[in-house]
Amino acid sequence: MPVVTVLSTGNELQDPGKPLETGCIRDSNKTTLVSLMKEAGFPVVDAGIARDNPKAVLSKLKEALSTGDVIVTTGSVSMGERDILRDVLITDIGAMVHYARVFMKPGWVLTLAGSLLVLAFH
Ligand SMILES: Nc1nc2c(c(=O)[nH]1)N[C@H]1C(S)=C(S)[C@@H](COP(=O)(O)OP(=O)(O)OC[C@H]3O[C@@H](n4cnc5c(N)ncnc54)[C@H](O)[C@@H]3O)O[C@H]1N2
Ligand code: MOO
Repeated sequence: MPVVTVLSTGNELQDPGKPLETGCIRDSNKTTLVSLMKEAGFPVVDAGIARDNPKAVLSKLKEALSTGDVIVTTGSVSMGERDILRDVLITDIGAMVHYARVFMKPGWVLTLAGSLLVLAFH
C-alpha cells in the first residue's frame, strides 16, 4: 500500500492537546483525513501544519515528499492572497497540475498535481 502523508496549511490552525489560543481553530481537517486514510487501510504520516508563507509551505512539502508516496494537503489552493500552495508546487517542486478545479461547490478548487503525486484539497 502507498504511504499517504497528510499536511495542513494555515496560520490559524492549532494541533489538539492544549487549550485553544485566541484567533485559532483546531486542525480538524487533518484529524479527519488521517482517520479516513487509516480506515481505508493506508499507512499514514502526519506531516503537521505549514504556515501561510512560501518558505514554510515548501519546506513542509519537501518533508512530506520524503515520507509519503501520496501527499494529501488541506487549504491554500483557493483564491486568497495566501493561497500559495499551487504556486509552490509548480514553481519550486516542479509539479505538474493535472487539474485545479472540479464542478462542485464547496470544494471546487480541488487540485491534483503530480511530481510524485500530490492531492491538494481544502
Ligand atoms: N473545516 C473547514 N475546512 C474547510 C472549509 C470549511 O468551511 N471548514 N471550507 C473549504 C473551502 S470551500 C475552501 S475554499 C477552503 C479555504 O481554505 P483555505 O485554507 O484556502 O482558506 P482559509 O480562509 O484559511 O480557510 C477557510 C476556513 O476553513 C478553515 N480551515 C482551513 N483549514 C482547516 C483545517 N485544516 N482544519 C479546520 N479548519 C480549517 C479556516 O480556518 C477558515 O475558517 O477550505 C475548505 N476547508
Ligand atoms: O473556494 Mo471554496 O471551494 O469557497 O467553495
